[in-house]
Amino acid sequence: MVAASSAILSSPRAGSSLAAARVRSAPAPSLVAPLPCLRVRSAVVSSSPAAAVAASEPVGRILDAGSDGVLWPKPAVLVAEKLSEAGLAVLRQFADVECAYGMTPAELLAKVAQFDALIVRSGTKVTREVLEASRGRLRVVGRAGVGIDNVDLQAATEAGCLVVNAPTANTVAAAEHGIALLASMARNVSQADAALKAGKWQRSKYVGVSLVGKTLAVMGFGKVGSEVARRAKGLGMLVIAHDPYAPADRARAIGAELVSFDEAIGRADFISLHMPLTQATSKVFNDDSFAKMKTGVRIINVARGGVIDEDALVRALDSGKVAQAALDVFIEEPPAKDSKLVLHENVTVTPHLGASTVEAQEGVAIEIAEAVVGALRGELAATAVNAPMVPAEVMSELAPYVSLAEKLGRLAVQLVAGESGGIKGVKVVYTSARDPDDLDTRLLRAMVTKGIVEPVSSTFVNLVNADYTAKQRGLRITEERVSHESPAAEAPLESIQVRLSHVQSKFAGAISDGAGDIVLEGRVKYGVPHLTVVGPYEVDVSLEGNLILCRQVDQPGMIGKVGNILGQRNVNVSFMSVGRTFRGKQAIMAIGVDEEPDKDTLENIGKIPAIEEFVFLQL
Ligand SMILES: NC(=O)C1=CN([C@@H]2O[C@H](COP(=O)(O)OP(=O)(O)OC[C@H]3O[C@@H](n4cnc5c(N)ncnc54)[C@H](O)[C@@H]3O)[C@@H](O)[C@H]2O)C=CC1
Ligand SMILES: O=C(O)C(=O)COP(=O)(O)O
Repeated sequence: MVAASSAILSSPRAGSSLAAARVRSAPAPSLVAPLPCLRVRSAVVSSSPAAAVAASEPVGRILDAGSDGVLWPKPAVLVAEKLSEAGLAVLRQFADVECAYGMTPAELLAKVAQFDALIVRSGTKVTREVLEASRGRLRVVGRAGVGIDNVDLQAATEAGCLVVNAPTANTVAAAEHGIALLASMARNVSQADAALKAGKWQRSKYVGVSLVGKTLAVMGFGKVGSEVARRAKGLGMLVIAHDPYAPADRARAIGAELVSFDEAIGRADFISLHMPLTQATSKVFNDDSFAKMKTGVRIINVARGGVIDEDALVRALDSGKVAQAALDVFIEEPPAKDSKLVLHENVTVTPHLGASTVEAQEGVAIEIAEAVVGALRGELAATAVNAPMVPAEVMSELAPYVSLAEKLGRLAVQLVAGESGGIKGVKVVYTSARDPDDLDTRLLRAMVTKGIVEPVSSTFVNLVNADYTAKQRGLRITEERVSHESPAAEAPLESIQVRLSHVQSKFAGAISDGAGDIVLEGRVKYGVPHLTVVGPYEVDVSLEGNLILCRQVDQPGMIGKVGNILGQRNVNVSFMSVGRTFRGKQAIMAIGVDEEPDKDTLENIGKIPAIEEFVFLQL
């Protein structure tokens, strides 16, 4: 990977210069740029409109990828609930791992700021408070399982904290547990077992009901629901299902009929719940829905306690409307010792054991450990819950453009004059030979946002929170794709243009002629981002190090004069490019410099008579 493209993705160590950090190579293109806390506030112009916002100290630890691809210092991972040894082994190869099982919420709050990643199961609530207590250090929450209703996704997104889960490894275990509850409930296994152990031989009391030929309604025809349906078919049951989002052909392939909610609950002898807990499904099984069911219906819940109104279920059990229930999950876990529901004689309970098989726990542990390690490295896990997924091959192709997009944003915001009253509209124009469907610009848009927002605020921006951050700050980002007639072009993009509309610039040369926008455009050349347009001027300067833009009257000797001043002060010029409108009229000089010139040096450049204006910009 080229040095320039790794710049936005690996992070400088504390105290190192940005330029020094830029040449470090990252092991692989990072999708969430960067999960390590990249803070560049110290390197920005102080006269930017919102610079005053950027007052607080950086938070989070600086992590950097060495040439071996291992992050330094090692990230710290807190495992808050029992995770199988196989997953811990994956984590330990990469991170310092602390297992602190059974913490109280207060203990978690006190500890969380020392960790880059937190791994939980269903027993830990990752609230807004937890994310705030991490003070920006927590970059990944890994949920070793499916349900993420215990994680405040909105708060995580706002904090730029990626949430990943392990959605597939416990599917079969949960389905098997559903079937186990179905069969044991129908045959009163747990009640008869308890009675016999208490010395009671009660054969007539525990006569059960048969499954064969009965109708099972599977509510939520996703991974677990469809596996339950498949198994129930094998038991000779008639399976109907309700799921507003499930494809009918998948249901047909298993031999299940997709029907409406009312029809499903109205026709069923057994109802098995497999939908996630969301606002829409919360207490969807309530007095009204129980009233629509057949008298003597039996209910199994291996999904989430919250989809049932538990008080209503007790009433339905007492009245005989619901003959039996088998429950693995509860609104409050563990439920109160005197819970009427748990103690009800027609209810079979297990303590949230759906995913608890040796095999499933090993599977989820490995799945989540790999996702967390990948995310800490800056890759976007395929199981990201609160970020768009960008396939690895797309990312590696876009990597230099990702860098270009951020740098254009970063330069553009530094050109805004203090009295502009804030940036309102940002337009990003992509010129590409690709079909629009083949060009995923979410990452590029996120990086333009990062470039614009980070230099002038204390906000850490990545792919997770870029759109949210833009919205919060009233930044309206629009995108336009311009097709470039070059069918043979292999590059995904020809150029990226960033326009800030209706702002004043501290460098009038950056304002385009027509619309009065600040306009910057760039291209990737040999894998390196270049600035190619400033306002109406064409330039060509590699976007490395810092940049001086000067506008002057086009005349001989200007390059020498500026070069001399910089040379005398030991400031190394890396690139220089001059663009002009017409001979003898105005021109601009774009000068790449490795070091930051001191104030006097810049003032001396400004004193050259033909120079009309100049600006120093940091990348
Ligand atoms: N008890 C346990 O230990 C376990 C519980 N679970 C829970 O089981 C549930 C299902 O998990 P998966 O099948 O892996 O998830 P999934 O995402 O594959 O399936 C959920 C299905 O519910 C459907 N759905 C969403 N809203 C619905 C609604 N209003 N009505 C009907 N269907 C709706 C979705 O379209 C989707 O097809 C989740 O709540 C999960 O947390 C999963 C594993 C273990
Ligand atoms: O994966 C799920 O959604 C589960 O409910 C499993 O929960 P657990 O990891 O066993 O606490």
